[in-house]
Amino acid sequence: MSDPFDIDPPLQPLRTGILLVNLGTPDALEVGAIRRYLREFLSDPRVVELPRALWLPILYLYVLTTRPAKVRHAYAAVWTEQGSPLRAYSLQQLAGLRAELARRGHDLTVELAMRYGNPSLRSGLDRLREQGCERILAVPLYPQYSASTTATVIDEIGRQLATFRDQPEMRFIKRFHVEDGYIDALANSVREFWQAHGEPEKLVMSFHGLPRAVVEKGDPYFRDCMQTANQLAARLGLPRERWLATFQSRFGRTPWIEPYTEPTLRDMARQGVRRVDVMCPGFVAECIETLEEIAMGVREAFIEEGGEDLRYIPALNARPDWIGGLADLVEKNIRGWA
Ligand SMILES: C=CC1=C(C)c2cc3[nH]c(cc4nc(cc5[nH]c(cc1n2)c(C)c5CCC(=O)O)C(CCC(=O)O)=C4C)c(C)c3C=C
Ligand SMILES: [Fe+2]
Ligand SMILES: [Fe+2]
Repeated sequence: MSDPFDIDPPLQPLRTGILLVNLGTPDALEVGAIRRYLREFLSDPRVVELPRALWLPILYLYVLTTRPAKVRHAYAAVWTEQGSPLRAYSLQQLAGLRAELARRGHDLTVELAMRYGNPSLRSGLDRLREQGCERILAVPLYPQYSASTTATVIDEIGRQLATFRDQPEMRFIKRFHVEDGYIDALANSVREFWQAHGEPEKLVMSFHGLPRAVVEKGDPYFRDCMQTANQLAARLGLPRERWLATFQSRFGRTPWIEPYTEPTLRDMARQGVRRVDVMCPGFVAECIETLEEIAMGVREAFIEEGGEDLRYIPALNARPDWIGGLADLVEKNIRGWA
């Protein structure tokens, strides 16, 4: 700490830090680590909006005693040498963004944090503070806004800052669901895939689901997803009958937003569709929801119903055009700062 009573304090340019934030994922491929992760994630009232007195007994007595062992198999199917895919790809994005911003001549500090698990939001804010950042742009890596993802990142940053005496200035990116850098990178990824492997009959854009009741109460997530889907289809020049948007990863028994991904693909196969491609534009980094649920599970379901092939188009991960799009987004949002 500099001398708080210095009577001739030096004027220094204020340093800007960028905090990339994703959901988080278990630290290890072990039931205990998966349980710790699910406990933190599913205890968040922004994620499960049921009254605590009702939800916590279900969470502790049922979900946390049965689900960790079940999803361990899903994680085992996609685990990498760098750990969980979500962490591995997020670290690649961090390295890519640092390099790209430096290449563009910016002197910025870039760190990665996870809303649940590690590296924690607290550790990310501490690392930025230790490096002298007086200004922080938080970039939740969710293209579409939802209270269950984006808002809870902002909430938690606020709770952490409540313990800082000398707080940094903060800016937050709310969404980037129709930003050119994002839509263009998605469109390029599809075009490249089709150039290499040929075009399917239909393209399915599968987004993470959300309880229907949450959208009815005003969460703009469904609308954001549809805007992304429409923009991407337009950018690809796809006629309306060649694409559809669906929702995956339903959790629990209440109705979620529809159409559901797996039942829709089963229906399509039964109705005679032979070749479909599925992409997950809402996930900028590969994770169990894309690699295990879609590329493995939903693919098997489609083939079981008579489909010939379901190909999964990879997430943006560390594609150079996407890292460029992310750098554009950062530049746009630090204007006036650095
Ligand atoms: C229980 C309610 C859940 C809501 C609401 C929800 C919203 C939501 N989630 C994502 C992104 C991801 N979710 C991931 C995994 C995951 N999601 C839930 C539950 C809800 N998600 C659970 C219980 C899990 C863990 C796996 C499982 O037990 O099935 C992941 C991947 C994490 C990983 O480690 O790979 C992502 C990413 C969004 C975008 C979203 C709302 C729009
Ligand atoms: Fe989720
Ligand atoms: Fe899932």
